[in-house]
Amino acid sequence: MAQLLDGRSLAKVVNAETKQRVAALTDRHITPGIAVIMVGDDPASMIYTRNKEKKARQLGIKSVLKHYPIEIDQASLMNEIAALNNDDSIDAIMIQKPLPKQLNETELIDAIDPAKDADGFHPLNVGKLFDNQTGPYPVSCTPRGIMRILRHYQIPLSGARAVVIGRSILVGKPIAALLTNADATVTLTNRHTKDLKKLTREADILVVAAGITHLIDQADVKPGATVIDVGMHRLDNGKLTGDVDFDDVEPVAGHITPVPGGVGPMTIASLMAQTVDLAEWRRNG
Ligand SMILES: Nc1nc2c(c(=O)[nH]1)N[C@@H](CN(C=O)c1ccc(C(=O)N[C@@H](CCC(=O)O)C(=O)O)cc1)CN2
Repeated sequence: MAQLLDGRSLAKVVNAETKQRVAALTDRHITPGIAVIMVGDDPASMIYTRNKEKKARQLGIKSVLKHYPIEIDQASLMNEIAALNNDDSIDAIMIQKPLPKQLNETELIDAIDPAKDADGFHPLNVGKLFDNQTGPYPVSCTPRGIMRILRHYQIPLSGARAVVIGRSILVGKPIAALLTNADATVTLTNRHTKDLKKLTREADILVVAAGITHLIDQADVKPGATVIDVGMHRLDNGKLTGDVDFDDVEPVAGHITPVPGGVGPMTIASLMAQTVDLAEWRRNG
């Protein structure tokens, strides 16, 4: 039976730390601020942005939601980003994914001041991560949360064989870089990877961010492995589940994240912590 990697409980610890750091900034008359740009009415994104606003308020972080209709044009968003870059009360800017197809996401992300890059998606920050620079610089919040989980539960990384499924800039690429920087031996896979399940069966650490419900079952997992499930899918019965068939895999894994209550809560906690990081870095000069 696996040990549960409880992201919900750990997120509470991270949020308590963040609240203390906000209080220390408030003593210096500084209120950290985050702006979230959201386009359209994707129901899941609406929930996530609302949860972010609520969490920010609880922690004493100023939160601004810039919500635009789905038909917004590129130029208007570029103007909004320029205004937020110049707004001294805003330390962190993020663009909620997914964006509608008519928008050039790369151009928008490149326009964010790298010092206000809440998601760590700006190429300057991605470059620093892949160069394993000492920092400080922001990194994508889900991978940041995963690394905190691995550290908290003392999962050995140096020399471990890690397999990452999915190569997005949101999860796959940055978690592969972070694990590589921690001296794991990382295989980053994608939908064209041949014999994927042969690779997963050799993994000491398996990170699944494929977006495919129950892609991974017991036969795909090395006994004792650490399994991190980044997927999130709503079943017909209304329940949430992941890319990993939890009930099937849990008896053989060494450690496993649940869905819900694993990686998800750590994403928002990491975003709040990163907002305070950005405020400290920018305002300490
Ligand atoms: N610009 C970004 N866009 C998106 C990101 C991101 O990090 N940056 N991540 C996801 C969405 N996301 C945050 O934005 C997110 C998703 C899920 C959760 C979460 O807490 N999930 C809960 C379940 C929630 C539910 O009941 O519906 C859990 O897993 O326990 C937090 C944040 C895509 N877009």
